[in-house]
Amino acid sequence: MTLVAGVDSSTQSCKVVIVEAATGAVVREGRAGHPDGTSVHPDSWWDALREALADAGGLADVAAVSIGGQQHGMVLLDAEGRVIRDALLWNDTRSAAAAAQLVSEVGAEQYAARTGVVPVASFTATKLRWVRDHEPQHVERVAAVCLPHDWLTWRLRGYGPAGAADAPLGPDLEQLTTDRSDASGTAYFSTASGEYDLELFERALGRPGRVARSGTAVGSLGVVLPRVLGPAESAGIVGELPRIATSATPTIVGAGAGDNAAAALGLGAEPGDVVVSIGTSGTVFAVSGHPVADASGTVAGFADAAGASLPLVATLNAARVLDAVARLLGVDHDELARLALDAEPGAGGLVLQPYFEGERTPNLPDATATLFGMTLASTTRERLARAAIEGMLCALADGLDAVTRLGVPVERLSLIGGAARSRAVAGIAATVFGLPVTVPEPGEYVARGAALQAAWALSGTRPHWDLATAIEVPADPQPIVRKQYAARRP
Ligand SMILES: Nc1ncnc2c1ncn2[C@@H]1O[C@H](COP(=O)(O)OP(=O)(O)O)[C@@H](O)[C@H]1O
Ligand SMILES: O=C(CO)[C@@H](O)[C@H](O)COP(=O)(O)O
Repeated sequence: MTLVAGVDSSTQSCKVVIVEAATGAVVREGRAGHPDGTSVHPDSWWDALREALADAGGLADVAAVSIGGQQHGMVLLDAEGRVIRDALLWNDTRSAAAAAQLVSEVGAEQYAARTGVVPVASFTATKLRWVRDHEPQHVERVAAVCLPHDWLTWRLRGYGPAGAADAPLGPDLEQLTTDRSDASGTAYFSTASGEYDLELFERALGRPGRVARSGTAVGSLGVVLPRVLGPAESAGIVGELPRIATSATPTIVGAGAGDNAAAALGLGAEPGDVVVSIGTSGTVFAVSGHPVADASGTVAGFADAAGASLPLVATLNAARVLDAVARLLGVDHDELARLALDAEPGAGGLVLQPYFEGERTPNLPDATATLFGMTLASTTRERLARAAIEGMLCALADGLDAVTRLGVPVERLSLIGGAARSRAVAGIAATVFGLPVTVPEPGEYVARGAALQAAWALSGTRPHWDLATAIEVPADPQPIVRKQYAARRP
C-alpha cells in the first residue's frame, strides 16, 4: 500500500493526515498547536510541523508529502537563510494604511487587471510596504521573501539558516519554491499569466525582485522570490532531518498550496461548487475556468492548485466569533449549538455585527463588533447564541453574493473548517444562504488536498478520491435574517 501525507499549517494549528495514495482513506493523523497572535516567528510552525509529523507516526513509510498553509503571511529571509523578523500574518491589520497607499499609487482597476486582487491589509505586498515604511533597518537585509507554505517546504527539504543542525543543506535561497495558488495571494503575481509582477513587488518593498533559479551566483542582484511550480511538479525530496523518521527511499515533496486552494482539491470541487470554510478566517470560494478581476476588491481573483482560478471572499471573523460568544456564555460548542437551535431565525431582532478583529470584507480594519437590537425580550442566552452564528454567516452570505455577481455559477454549497463541526451551523447556514448545504464527513480537508497533491506529484496523474457526506440540509430560506443584518450594515 502506497502512503502519501498532507499538511495543513493553518493559523491555529498544524494538522497532518497520512492516507492511502489510491483511495485517500486516512491511515494516521497528527496535530500540534500554533501560538496565538498575528505576528509569529516561523520557527514555531516548523516546531509544530515536526511535532505533528511525529504524532502522525513519521514519514518513514510515506512516498510523498505536500504542505498546504495559511495564505499571505510575510516571511523575510536574509542571505544566511535566517528569518529577519516575525512573520506578519494574513489577519494582521497594521498594514491597512500601506494597502490604501499602494491602491492610490497604482489604482484599483490596474491592480485587479494585473494581479486579480486589490490590496487590503491581508496581502503580502502591503506588509512589505509596511516594513519599508516602519522598519527600514530590515529592508537592505532582505535576501528572499516567501510565504508560510514556501518556507516550510524549503525547511522540510533540509534547507534553512546557515549552521542549523536541522538544515543540513544550508541556506540556498535559490531552492525556494511556491505554487500559483499561494503566489496569487501576494498582490505581486498575475493569476492570469502565472508570472510575478516584479514592478509591483519593487513598488511594495522598494527593492527589485527576481525569481529563484538554481545555479545563480551568490550575491546576484534582486530579492529572491520562490520559483512557481505547476500542480503536479515536485519541489524535491524530504531532507535527512532530526526528529523526522526518513526512509531509505526518498519521500517526494509536492508543490504545496494556499490552504483554501488545497481544500478545493481535497473536496474535488468543480465549477458549480461553492465552498464555505469556517476556521479562523471565513472564506467563500469556487473553482472557476476563468480568472476573475473585481476592481471593488471584494472578490479576490486567486489561482487554484490545479491550473484554474479560485475567486474567493475572506472575512477575518469566523470560528472565533463562536469561541468568544461561547466563552461569554460559559458554555462549550455543543451547548452553544443547543442554545442557538432553541432560538427562532432572526434571534428576536438581536443582530451581531461580528467585527471582533476589525474586518477585511468589508474593508474595515479598525472596526469592532457591535450587538444591535437588545431589548428585555431579545436579550436571552439562546438568542445571543443564534445571533452569533447568524452574524458570522451573514457576512459570508454577502461574500457569496459578490462571487455570484461575477457570474460564477453556484449549484452546491459545502461547509468545512472547525466550526462546520457545530450541530447548529449547517442548519442555520441553510436559512441564511437559502441553499442546500452539504457538510462532508468531519475531516481535515486542507491536509487531504495537500495529500492529493502529493499523490499527484508521485504518479503524475491527478487522483480522484471518493468523498463521504455526513449531513445534507435542504434549503430553508429565512429572509428576515439577512434583512436585519443588512439594516445594520456600516
Ligand atoms: N464544534 C464546534 N463548533 C464551533 N466551532 C468549533 C467546533 N470545533 C472547533 N471549532 C473551532 O474551529 C476553529 C478551528 O478551526 P480550523 O478550521 O482548524 O481553524 P484554522 O484552519 O484557521 O486554524 C477554532 O476556533 C475552534 O474553536
Ligand atoms: O487570508 C485567507 C484567505 O485569503 C485565509 O483563509 C488564510 O489563508 C488563513 O486561513 P485559516 O487558517 O483561517 O484556515
